[in-house]
Amino acid sequence: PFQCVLTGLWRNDVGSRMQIDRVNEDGSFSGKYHTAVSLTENSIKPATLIGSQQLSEGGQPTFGFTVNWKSFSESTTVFTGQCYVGENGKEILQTMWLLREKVDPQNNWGATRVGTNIFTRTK
Ligand SMILES: O=C(CCCC[C@@H]1SC[C@@H]2NC(=O)N[C@@H]21)Nc1ccc([N+](=O)[O-])cc1
Repeated sequence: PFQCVLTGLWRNDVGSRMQIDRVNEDGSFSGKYHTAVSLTENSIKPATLIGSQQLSEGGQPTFGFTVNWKSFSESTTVFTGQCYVGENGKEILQTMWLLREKVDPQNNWGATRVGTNIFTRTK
């Protein structure tokens, strides 16, 4: 059905906002990610996201997307997760992410953080 097509505006549990422009026939999409939090003092700027979602019949699709942060210490986040439709008919995105910062080889061991985020649609 039309639910869990990711086009639209989303907000997560740390207050970040994500705008997904359009989901193409092959499930690919792009948009903008406005993070509410960062690990650097640099001013936060919106970043481009690109990803793809399953469009199979069964609904409640899995998806993934990548955000390359600009103007932060050079870093990249990859999100992966699934869209669920609750009893109240509301969609939520359960996601986990890996945040990789650019480091010298000797610091490679500690350069990747992991976490979770839940997204809901904003009006
Ligand atoms: O700060 C950054 C870039 C912004 C990351 C925001 C993350 S993405 C996963 C989580 N969900 C969100 O909505 N927002 C957070 N990069 C950065 C800066 C400095 C360092 N550092 O270690 O100095 C590492 C990464």
